[in-house]
Amino acid sequence: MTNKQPQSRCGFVAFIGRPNVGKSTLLNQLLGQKLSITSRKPQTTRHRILGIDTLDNTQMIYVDTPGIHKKEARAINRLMNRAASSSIADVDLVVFVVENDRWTEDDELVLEHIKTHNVPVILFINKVDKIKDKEALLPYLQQLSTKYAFQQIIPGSALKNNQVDALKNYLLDAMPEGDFVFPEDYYTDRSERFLTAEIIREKLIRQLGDELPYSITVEIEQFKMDEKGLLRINGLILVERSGQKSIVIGKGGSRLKQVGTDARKDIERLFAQKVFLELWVKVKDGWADDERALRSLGFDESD
Ligand SMILES: Nc1nc2c(ncn2[C@@H]2O[C@H](COP(=O)(O)OP(=O)(O)OP(=O)(O)O)[C@@H](O)[C@H]2O)c(=O)[nH]1
Repeated sequence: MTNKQPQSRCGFVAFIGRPNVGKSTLLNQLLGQKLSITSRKPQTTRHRILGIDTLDNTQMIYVDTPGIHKKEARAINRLMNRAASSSIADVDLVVFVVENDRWTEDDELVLEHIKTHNVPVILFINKVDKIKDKEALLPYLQQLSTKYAFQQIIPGSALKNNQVDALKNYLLDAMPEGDFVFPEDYYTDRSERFLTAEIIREKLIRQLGDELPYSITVEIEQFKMDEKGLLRINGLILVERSGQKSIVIGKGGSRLKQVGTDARKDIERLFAQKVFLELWVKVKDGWADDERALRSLGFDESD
C-alpha cells in the first residue's frame, strides 16, 4: 500500500443575510483575531471581502456579501446584487444568517435570491442569547425548516461564541478536495497589503518629493499576525538605480527610518492594531534573477 498524503481541501463560503443580523460578528468569531483587522476598517461590509481560514489541510475562503435590504431589493436582479450573486454563484456553500425570533420580508428576499442558485445552504439563527426561554425557539425552528431544504439549521450566538464551533466544523467537512488558493499565512485579501503598500509609498513621496522617481514601487512581502497579536509587516521598496537607493535610505538610514515611523503610525490607525514594520530597499536591476518580481511583471517560464 502506498503512503498516501492527506489530500488538501479548499472552498469558498459566502455569508449572506439582511443588514444587522450579525454577519460581521460571526465572521470575526470564525476567524478569531485574523479578521478583526478587516472588520475594524470602516465600510467593509459594503464591499465583498475575503477572510481566509486555513486549518491543517483545509482552507476556507469566506466571502462577505453586501447586505440586502428592501430598498435595494427592488433592484434585486440588477446592480447591487450582482456582487452578491456573483459571490453566491461560485461558492461551495452559503451561510445564511438570520435573527433569533423574527423572519422578515428582507429575510424572505434573501432566501428568494439564494434559491436561484443551486448551492447548499446552512441557516445560522443568530442572537439566540437574547432568548431566555430556549423552548420558545422551537416553533420558529420548525417554521424555518419548512422554508427551504437547508443542509443544516444551527441556532447560536455570534456574540457569545455559542455554536460557532459547530458551524465551523460543518464548514470544514463540507470543503471539497483541492489545492489551497492562497498561501497559508494569508488571512485577508490583497487589499490589506495594497493599502499598506500605498501608505508606505505616500510617506516616501512626502519625504523625498522631487527626488523620487515615479517608478518606485513597494511590495509587501510579509503581512502576518504573530502569536502576541502584533501585526508584522515587511515592505520592500524597489528603486531603479543604486543612487536612488541611497537617497531613500538617507544619511545613516535616517530617511528610511522616518518613512517607516510615519507609515507605521498610519497603518496602526487604519487597522486599529499594533504594527511592527520593517522596510528594505532594493534596486530593480536585480529583477532578472528575481523570480518573484518577474512573476509580478507577468512573466513566467512559459513565456
Ligand atoms: N445579542 C447579540 N447581538 C449580536 C449577536 N451577533 C451580533 N450582534 C450585534 O448585532 C449588531 C450587528 O452586528 P454586525 O455583525 O455588525 O451585523 P452585520 O450583519 O454584519 O451588519 P451589516 O454590516 O449591516 O451587514 C451588532 O451590534 C452586534 O454586536 C449575537 O449573537 N447576540
